[in-house]
Amino acid sequence: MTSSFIIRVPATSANIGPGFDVVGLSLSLYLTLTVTIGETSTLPVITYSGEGADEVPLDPYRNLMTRVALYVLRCNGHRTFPPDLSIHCHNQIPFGRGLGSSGAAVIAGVLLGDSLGKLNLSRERMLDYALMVERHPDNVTAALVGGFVGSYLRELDPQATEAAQVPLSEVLPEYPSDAGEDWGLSPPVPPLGIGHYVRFKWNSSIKAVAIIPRFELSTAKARAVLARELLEERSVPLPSQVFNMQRLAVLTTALGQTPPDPELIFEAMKDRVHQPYRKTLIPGLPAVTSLITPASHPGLLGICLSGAGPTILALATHNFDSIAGKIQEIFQQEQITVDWKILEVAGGSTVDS
Ligand SMILES: Nc1ncnc2c1ncn2[C@@H]1O[C@H](COP(=O)(O)OP(=O)(O)OP(=O)(O)O)[C@@H](O)[C@H]1O
Ligand SMILES: N[C@@H](CCO)C(=O)O
Repeated sequence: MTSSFIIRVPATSANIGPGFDVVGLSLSLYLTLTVTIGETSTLPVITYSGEGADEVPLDPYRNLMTRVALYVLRCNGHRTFPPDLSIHCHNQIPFGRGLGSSGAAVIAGVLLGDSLGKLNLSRERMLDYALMVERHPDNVTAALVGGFVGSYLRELDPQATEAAQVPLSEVLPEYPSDAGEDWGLSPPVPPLGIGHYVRFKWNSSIKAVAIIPRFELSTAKARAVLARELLEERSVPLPSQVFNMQRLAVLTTALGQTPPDPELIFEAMKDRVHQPYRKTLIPGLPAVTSLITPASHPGLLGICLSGAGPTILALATHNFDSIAGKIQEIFQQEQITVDWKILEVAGGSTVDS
């Protein structure tokens, strides 16, 4: 007899301007997994359709989502996947564009491990597992709980800090495909309560226009620019930090107010901590964030880089076509082709039978 269930995880946009590694917004593009148990095969069979189908590994020991599921299972006393498992993924979230595709895959993996192992993990515990893999909380938290979310990584005691910082290669090892079920060492179990979050109000008249360039930019590469410039030297100038904190404090309330105030939000979505350093990777970014304003395009509330880019996120209440058209025109001048979509703020991840 076969049984099946469906996991659905939304896309996310992190940062929203000044909230680097702090805020995330879930958006109405989805990674959907249809999981069936009872179709005879020894290894899980994975199939994909939609975004990334031509590049994603289908080997369950190489695929990010199933590797995360295996990590969760192994931390909870299950040596491997249950037999006779097949997973079909339909993916609407483009890879490496700043719309949280890896965060969605990580959350899908945690939910898959939880369901297959009948673990009944709480949302907080699920977040711990996700944070052992993707170590900035903004995308994974918004993908799990949905909405406009702020999060931080808790200060843990020294032992827990060490446990939460084990190399990623120990959390998600390269499983030798011929090693059967004997993979040696137990995986590092996450300490309790790595991250905390809160959901902010969101005015439902605000939509997110995602303008998506047709090139990929890996988060690792977009963070490496920052690492060189800032993170390793810990040299974010204090005035830039204050600039961002002032704006973030206002933004988290301003996006929930009725009616939304374009002047307040446009200024509150500016950033001096990450976007200036990423402009070398995204031609057109400075022009997009400076030439289009609520005065030139009524309905526009604010513009920022989505996550690590290259997608641009414009928040607006109306006039979506003309805002997207102008951003498309700026990218065209840089010989970059874009696609664009009007997205709603989504609910959190779901598992349904
Ligand atoms: N559904 C998926 N299944 C398996 N692997 C995935 C899936 N989605 C994304 N990935 C992996 O994650 C990589 C993209 O992650 P990356 O962090 O670079 O970008 P992103 O998450 O799309 O953008 P951002 O973090 O800026 O929002 C893909 O190249 C792929 O290896
Ligand atoms: N806060 C992260 C999000 C990546 O999706 C960054 O900007 O690098």
